[in-house]
Amino acid sequence: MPRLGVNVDHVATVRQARGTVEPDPVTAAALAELAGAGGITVHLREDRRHIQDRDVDVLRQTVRTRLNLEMAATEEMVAIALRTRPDCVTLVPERRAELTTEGGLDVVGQRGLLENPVRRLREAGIFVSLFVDPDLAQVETAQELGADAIEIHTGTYCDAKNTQTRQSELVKIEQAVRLGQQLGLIVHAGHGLNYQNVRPVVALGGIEEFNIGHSIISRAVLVGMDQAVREMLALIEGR
Ligand SMILES: CC(=O)[C@@H](O)[C@H](O)COP(=O)(O)O
Ligand SMILES: NCC(=O)COP(=O)(O)O
Repeated sequence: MPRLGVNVDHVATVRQARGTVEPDPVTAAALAELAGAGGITVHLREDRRHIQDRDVDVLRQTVRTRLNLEMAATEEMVAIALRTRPDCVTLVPERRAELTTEGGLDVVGQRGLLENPVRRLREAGIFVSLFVDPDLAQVETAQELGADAIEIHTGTYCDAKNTQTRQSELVKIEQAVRLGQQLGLIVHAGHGLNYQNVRPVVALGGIEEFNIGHSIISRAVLVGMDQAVREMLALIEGR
């Protein structure tokens, strides 16, 4: 059975919009675990737009399943990972101007830059995953770099505007999953997955972890609205 890693970045996005203490991604993570999540994912961005360093520290102490820290392969982030020791580090590309991650890491082109961070994290006993596009050369190079796992970027599949493109992206994902398995890599997948598009990817088999954030947090806001309004009304109406 694949594991669901719930990404709680966007709980922090709402908190940072007001610069206050709520909603708390740590509380959201605990609730996700109680609901059956097999892991918690956070992306500590260099610009700290949502998740903060303290969130990672507290999550390290409170997460009971697996803490997956997504980060750029920079010296600053490697130092944070070596100090906080998440169960898994997923190295991802990062551009300051992007709204969200726009594609996989170019592990072929950036091999020289990635060797050192991957080696140091693994030597510290941290499981290392590389977030890559469903591209066979990227998968092969991830294995050559010594990564434990790959996370296949599903964003292009999720953004496909028509059935034909979606189907051809799904084929690419399947080929990347199969190659990853043949090379002995653990295979994760994520980005852009939602309640409408996840099942065909699950049906491919072989993916051990799905990391899903934006769609789960978006749905949680709506399915929790009824109770939140009723509780405030009860206070206003003196009940
Ligand atoms: C790497 C990835 O696919 C996502 O986790 C993404 O990095 C999330 O970052 P944002 O939450 O900032 O969109
Ligand atoms: N690595 C993908 C992730 O953590 C969540 O991505 P999204 O579901 O927020 O697009």
